[in-house]
Amino acid sequence: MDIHILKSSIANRQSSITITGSKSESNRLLLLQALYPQIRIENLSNSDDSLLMQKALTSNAEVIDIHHAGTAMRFLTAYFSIQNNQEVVLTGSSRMKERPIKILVDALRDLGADISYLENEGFPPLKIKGKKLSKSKVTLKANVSSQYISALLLIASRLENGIELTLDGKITSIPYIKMTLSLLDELGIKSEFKSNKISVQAHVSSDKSQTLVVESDWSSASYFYSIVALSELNTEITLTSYKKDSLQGDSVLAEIYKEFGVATKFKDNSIALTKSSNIDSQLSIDLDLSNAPDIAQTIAVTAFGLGLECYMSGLHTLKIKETDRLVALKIELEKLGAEVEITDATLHLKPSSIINSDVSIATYKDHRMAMAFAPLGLRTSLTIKDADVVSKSYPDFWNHLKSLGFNLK
Ligand SMILES: O=C(O)C1=C[C@@H](OP(=O)(O)O)[C@@H](O)[C@H](O)C1
Ligand SMILES: C=C(OP(=O)(O)O)C(=O)O
Repeated sequence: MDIHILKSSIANRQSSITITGSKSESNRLLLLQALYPQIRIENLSNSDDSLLMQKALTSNAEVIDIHHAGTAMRFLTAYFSIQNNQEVVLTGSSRMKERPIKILVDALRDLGADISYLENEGFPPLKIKGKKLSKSKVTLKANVSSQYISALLLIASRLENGIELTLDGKITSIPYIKMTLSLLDELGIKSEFKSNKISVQAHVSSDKSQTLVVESDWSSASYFYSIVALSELNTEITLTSYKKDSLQGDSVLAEIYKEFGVATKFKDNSIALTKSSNIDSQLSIDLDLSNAPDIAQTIAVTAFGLGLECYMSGLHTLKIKETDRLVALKIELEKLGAEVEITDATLHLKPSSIINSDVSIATYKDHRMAMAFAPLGLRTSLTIKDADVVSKSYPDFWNHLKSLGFNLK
């Protein structure tokens, strides 16, 4: 399904949108609930990835296909490694079979796990024979994906002696590791994170039921930051349910989008985003996004829509996500008239005042390509190819855009 966006404007200058729970928090809590069944979860994400995670954790199937869900692939690899007497094949989409998992598999094998590769060494699909893991100390590379580290931390409290990780290299996507440890803490599972060492203690659960409420998804909120940034002065969109002390690193959006003239007000359980000032076209944005890689596409497109120069670093993880996001951004932004230079970890968008119209944006099976480019519909008419990809993280996306007044065909 392609969606044509006719040049639109926000119909109501004061709109409200409810976004469901964070995909990252939901996928962690679902795994923890499988280990500690007394946990109750509220405001779960309705994303495909979280539904797949939920299904996989309750499945008796011999082959589990998690499609494009990277966190699910990594977290479930750790989970099934400790499911005594259960044997599963964990597989995914063709892209999933290109997303590396060796660092995690090696770490689990060092702890005693029985995992083998069914196709290419270092990549899914995996055959996992669950067993009791007796070791607790392991060293792994930390500069490729934090998901490997979170996967180990999530099962750690169910190992006999907990876990002691030594992290090698510059740690990437740190807020996601801290999110994992914070959720463990909410369940009473003790951990320590000091320089390049993380330890988690073994934990015996009580039977007392405990309810955890997932904060709504900040990565999904990024598209509304972009929409407000590209809107007329005083446009306001309220998003529910968010809080100031977020576990999600992408909440840095509130700071970053000040540069694009967007003010964030926290009130009760929501945030009001307001276009509070116009931007000087000479402005140049310079950001290190190693702590918030998922909002890089949104920011690049906002900067382009406003004609600004934008330099982003810390993007090394983008190459192994749903697609090579650096290459995809360069190709699609250049179709619209941008000039973009990329390296393996940076993107430089030159300032430009033209936006080509009626361009067809390819999405590369990447939800964030579709959602990042959609706000440009406030500046020009464009087509988003295969627009249903958004369901990976945000199935309500297009309906929410319609409710704002976007003219979608
Ligand atoms: O742990 C998580 O929930 C995630 C960690 C990040 O991955 P990397 O650590 O691979 O950057 C992020 O990009 C992904 O969308 C979700
Ligand atoms: C990278 C992402 O997800 P995952 O790695 O879980 O597929 C994402 O949602 O942008």
